[in-house]
Amino acid sequence: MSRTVKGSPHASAPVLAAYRYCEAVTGHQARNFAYGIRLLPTEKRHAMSALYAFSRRVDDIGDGPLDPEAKRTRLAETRALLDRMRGGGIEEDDTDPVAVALAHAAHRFPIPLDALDELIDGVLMDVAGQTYETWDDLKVYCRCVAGAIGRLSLGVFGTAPGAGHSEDELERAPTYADTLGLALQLTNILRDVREDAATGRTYLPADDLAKFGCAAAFRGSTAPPDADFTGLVHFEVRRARALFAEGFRLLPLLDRRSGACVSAMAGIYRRLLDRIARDPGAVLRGRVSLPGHEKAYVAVRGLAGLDARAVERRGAGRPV
Ligand SMILES: CC(C)=CCC/C(C)=C/CC/C(C)=C/COP(=O)(O)OP(=O)(O)O
Repeated sequence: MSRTVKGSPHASAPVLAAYRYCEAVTGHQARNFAYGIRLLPTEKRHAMSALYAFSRRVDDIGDGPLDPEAKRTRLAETRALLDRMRGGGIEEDDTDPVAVALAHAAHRFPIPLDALDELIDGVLMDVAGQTYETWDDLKVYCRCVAGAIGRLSLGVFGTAPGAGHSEDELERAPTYADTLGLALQLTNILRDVREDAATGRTYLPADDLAKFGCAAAFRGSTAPPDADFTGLVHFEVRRARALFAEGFRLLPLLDRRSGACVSAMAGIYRRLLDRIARDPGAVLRGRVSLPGHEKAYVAVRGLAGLDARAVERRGAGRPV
């Protein structure tokens, strides 16, 4: 007889198998975020892997080969799955391991599942081919596809009261998590400007593009001839650095292992941003990435408590 997924602290064999599936997805696909997720204790690592696998699925629908109508249908099905999850209707022997794992994780941790609807809303903006006039417009999209992930992750991490933080500061934790998501997404947009242009997508705000003479669409690896592409990138880098600085205020509010996870996830992206700032043209030549040993180094520093705020302090006063 099949049983609905409940929040038993001793996960049953089917639930454990579902988590193993999500961990395999995370290990194979999360080229940057896996470094942080691995630093968590088992239960939180399982829950973050379930969140990653679900979010990956939503993202892959948006980026995949289906036509827009078929994408909308798949996204509506995914939303219906979330509704079923909220209603406690996922069975342990469901054929979808991601649903089983996430349903269990949502019983174990106060994960705000509604934020996954925001993620779907954001991917629907992509499917509609939306472009953004201003940073305020782009922020709405970034909140959906990345801020939401920050707030969902915080549900798993929890805050660590009792370390001298005021109630007010603890209440700001979801806002900091959201802001860190924006920092990561803006960095991701800068890194992927070439790939996105090749598929006809422009995320950077139209008024910023105009300000730096980049309003004509990028074509694959070229910016318009008289564009100040370097100026544009430096402008966005400054914006992203300010978001990182604000978002890193989350770190002292977390327990040590959760802080290490966030330090690694965000620290890797923060270094990616520094690379882009040093050589803006690199994003037009290919995908900027950190070597594996550097990602591992950032993760180890996070675990040692030498968190990403140190990068922030070193960065203060740096040009750009
Ligand atoms: C508090 C907290 C944890 C905040 C951070 C929230 C977070 C992880 C947002 C994700 C945003 C982002 C850039 C996703 C890209 O994923 P991808 O799989 O496409 O990335 P990749 O291309 O770099 O592998």
